[in-house]
Order: sequence, then structure tokens, then C-alpha cells
Amino acid sequence: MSSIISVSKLTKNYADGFTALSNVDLDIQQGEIFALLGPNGAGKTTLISIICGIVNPSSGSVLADGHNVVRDYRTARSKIGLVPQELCTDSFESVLATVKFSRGLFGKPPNPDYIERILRQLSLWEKRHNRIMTLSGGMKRRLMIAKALSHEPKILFLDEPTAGVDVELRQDMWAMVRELRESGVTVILTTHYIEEAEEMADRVGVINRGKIVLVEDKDTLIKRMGSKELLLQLVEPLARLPQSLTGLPLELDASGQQLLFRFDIQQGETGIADLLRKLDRAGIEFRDIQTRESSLEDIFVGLVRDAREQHRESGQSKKNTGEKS
Ligand SMILES: Nc1ncnc2c1ncn2[C@@H]1O[C@H](COP(=O)(O)OP(=O)(O)OP(=O)(O)O)[C@@H](O)[C@H]1O
Repeated sequence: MSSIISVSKLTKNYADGFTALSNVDLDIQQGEIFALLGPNGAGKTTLISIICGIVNPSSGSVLADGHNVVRDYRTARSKIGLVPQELCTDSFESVLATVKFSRGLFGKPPNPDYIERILRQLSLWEKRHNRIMTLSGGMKRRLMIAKALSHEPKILFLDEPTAGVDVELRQDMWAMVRELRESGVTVILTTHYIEEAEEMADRVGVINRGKIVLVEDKDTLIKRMGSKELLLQLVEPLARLPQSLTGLPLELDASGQQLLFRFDIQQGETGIADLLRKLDRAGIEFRDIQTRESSLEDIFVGLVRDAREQHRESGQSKKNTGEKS
């Protein structure tokens, strides 16, 4: 698969001096659903806004379908559809008129067949003559997607597509996004719902304090979710793992007093019996044993916390050296 969006060394310093993005590298593959996760203020909207040409980067570059979003703005922007968080439409217009108008803004010639196809796909065709103010909340959200797709973009950004939406409508949205992917559109969504990323995404990226801290295949993350940890408190601390235990998914913590063994609960054979035999043979005794399950939520929270601590530490060391943070 090739990259349809390529973000390279992207930094954004706002006018007040705040650095919202710092040296971000990210590649989105053609035809995937990519979920961008991050806590409030992490930089998700800033990143999307730069890719969509709404905000100027301070340094670095973004290519959308091979076109530089600053130097070749019009062509790059025509490849992208953006569904913002807020519903913003003229409520007196009809559904059909507003979608046609959006297409016209990109200088595309009329294509009634295409407009009909997307309105049918989004279950809005029957409502095409309705004024927007008469639509339900769910229909208005679908209309925002129809507007974003009106100029036949290859890439669709969905900013918090299901924020404040009920469970049923959320599932409809998920089904629809999958259909869009089937039709060849690359979808990038931001979300606060880990469950949503889990349900929909092919890959997941985590952003925190303007830095990408993880990009990973969702199935790999799911596997991690299915993994459990076994913690063994040792009677005597170890300086290092003995040779007979290397090659196992086993880690010795910095104090040398705790062993962490990771295993997959979905596998019939966990490897615990083998581990215990090997510990016994190596003469390693433990006084306590605990199991712990890690979820995607844990992984996410852990990543964000680690990044926060690193940030604090680097701020501290800069203070110590008198450097500005
Ligand atoms: N125009 C601006 N001037 C100064 N700082 C800004 C500006 N826009 C955003 N910021 C700051 O940049 C940081 C990132 O904001 P951004 O909106 O990109 O985050 P986000 O991840 O989308 O957050 P949320 O999930 O809350 O929407 C925040 O600390 C925000 O206050």
C-alpha cells in the first residue's frame, strides 16, 4: 500500500509562542481507516487543520495524494473532504441544494448521478428536498458527510464523528464509514472513544502534547489487549536474568526484585507452567504472584502518562541548565 498522506517533520508554533505540534512524522496508507487518538489539547485539530490547508505549518511539509498542501493548496485540498465537529450549514437550504453548492465551491462540474449516489448511500435521498432545519441530528451529521464527499475526494477526515451521538446512531455511522472505505475512500477519524478506534480502525495513532507517541496496527493492539501479565515478587533480587530464562517474554524490573511475564490468554498454551519449571530449575524463589490484564485503554493512558512525565523531566532538566522550555 502507498501513502496517500505524508506528514514530515511538521511543527506548529502558534502566534502566542505555544508549540502545538512538534516534529510530527506520519504516513496514512491509501484505503485505510486511521484513528487518531489523543487527550484534549493534544494537537489533533491542529494537525488536521494543517493537512486541510486551514492552518499554516511553522516548518515541515505535508503531501496529500502527492501534492504539497501549502505550495499546491488548491489541488491538495480538492483531494480532501473534511467533516468538522460542529454542524455548520444554512438551515433554510434544501439537502440537495447544499450538497450541490459544496461541490461547486471546488469548481467541479455538476454530476447529478454522483450526488444521487452519495445521498442514497447516506440514506438522505428521500429527504433531498427537505430543508436542513427539518432533519434529525443524525441526518444532519450524514449531511455534513455528504457535503464533504460532494467533490469526490479520495481522503475523508471525520473530526469526532460520534461525539454526543446515541449508541444506535453511532453504529450506523460505523457501518457507513466502512462502506466508504469499501468504495475506496481513505478515512482518518479523531475520537475520544477508544472503543470506536477499536471497532473501526485499521491502524491507530496516538498524539500527546503535539507529538506522535504511537502508530500501530489495530490487530496488534487487540492482541496486546488480550495479553495478560504475570508479576512475580522474588525472594532474592537478581542482578540479571539467567541464561536459561532468556528467550521467554520475561522482563526483570530495575530493582531486580520483580519479574514480569507476558502471555496471551487467547492461546491454549500460556507458557506459565514452563516458566515455573524453569524458575524452579534455576533456583529462583518468589514470595508472591499476581496477574494483571492490560487493555487498549491502559495502553493509551500509560502512553499519555509516560509522555507527560518525560515532558516534565525535560522541563526540569532545561530549568536546571537555564534553558527555556
Ligand atoms: N490559535 C491558537 N493559538 C494558540 N494556541 C492554540 C491555538 N489553537 C490551538 N491552540 C492550542 O494548541 C493545543 C492543541 O490544540 P488542538 O485544538 O489542536 O488540540 P486537540 O487535540 O484537537 O484538542 P481537543 O480534543 O480538545 O479538540 C492546545 O493547547 C490549544 O490550546
